[in-house]
Amino acid sequence: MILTVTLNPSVDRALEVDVLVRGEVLRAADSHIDPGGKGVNVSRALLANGIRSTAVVPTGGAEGDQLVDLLNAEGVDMLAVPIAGRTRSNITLAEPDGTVTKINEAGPALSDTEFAQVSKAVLDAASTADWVVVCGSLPPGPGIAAFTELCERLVGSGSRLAVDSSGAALLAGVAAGAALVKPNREELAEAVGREPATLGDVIEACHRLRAAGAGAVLASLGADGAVLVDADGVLAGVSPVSVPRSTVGAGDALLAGFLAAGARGSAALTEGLAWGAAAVSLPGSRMPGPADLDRTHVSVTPDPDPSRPLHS
Ligand SMILES: Nc1ncnc2c1ncn2[C@@H]1O[C@H](COP(=O)(O)OP(=O)(O)OP(=O)(O)O)[C@@H](O)[C@H]1O
Ligand SMILES: O=P(O)(O)OC[C@@]1(O)O[C@H](CO)[C@@H](O)[C@@H]1O
Repeated sequence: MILTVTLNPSVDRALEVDVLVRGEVLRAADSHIDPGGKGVNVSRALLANGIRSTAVVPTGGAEGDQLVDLLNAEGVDMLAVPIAGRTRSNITLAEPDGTVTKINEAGPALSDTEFAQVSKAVLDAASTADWVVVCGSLPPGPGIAAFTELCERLVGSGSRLAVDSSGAALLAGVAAGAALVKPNREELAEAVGREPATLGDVIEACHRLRAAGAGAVLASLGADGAVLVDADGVLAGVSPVSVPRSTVGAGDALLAGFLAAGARGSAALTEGLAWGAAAVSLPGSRMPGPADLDRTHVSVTPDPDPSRPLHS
């Protein structure tokens, strides 16, 4: 069982507009509502492919109830921890050429007591989990020290921890000794203080995160694919998508596919890239199922050319 933890989940509203014009009343051609947040999406992708997971989510207010209803409707197994604040709604404005504009709320503050209750739910369930996957932004309230303590307790009690977050939370996961971290290009740049221009820059940044404590680094690079640096070496891969529809949740699908396939080596990177590419081809934050996956366009290489420039 894979345990996902989304400390700041959301109800995701995607509105399809012909063209985004500031200052105008725009009429949506279509709209979708999905349960959201990065760990929630990892659970949804795993479920769509028949893999068991449990999603831990703090929930509150009418949107919290809606999130629980949406997760129940999809059949996602969850541990919902009640909180006083209102779960956030995040907005996606999607244009026909695949451009997405996202507006994410900060989310409800968690009190110390609420964070302790969420942590207890996570630590209790972690003992039977193959992976504990902590994803997304930190809500206001607990602060980085409390998050660091949760990561340290998970690693200390023998859990295999994966962290997909940004800024101080990503670095806290690295320092705690997470078995896996999944930064995207911007998160990697922020973590090492340098914008990567080539694959070699990405690989060097991944090595730095490993030296700082992470077991493996899966760096997602948008249309440039992904790089895996772990104890076995370096792998890089791409999976071209001819008509991108929505990149929202693509990183979550990549991570889910990588974990589903064993989180190691070329087969796992191939699977992650196939899931990521499939997510990009679907509207909103829809997660791909087996019928959406096409592994034939994925290519993975060991020891890739470090001078390859990044485009996306
Ligand atoms: N334009 C694209 N064309 C092909 N594949 C893409 C494209 N964008 C994303 N992908 C695939 O999805 C994966 C994840 O994308 P990205 O690096 O944008 O993740 P992310 O920023 O974490 O996304 P999110 O936070 O929305 O889940 C990439 O590694 C790649 O496999
Ligand atoms: O604000 P965060 O926590 O960084 O990201 C939240 C979010 O943008 O991530 C998911 C896509 O990866 C969406 O479902 C959700 O709205």
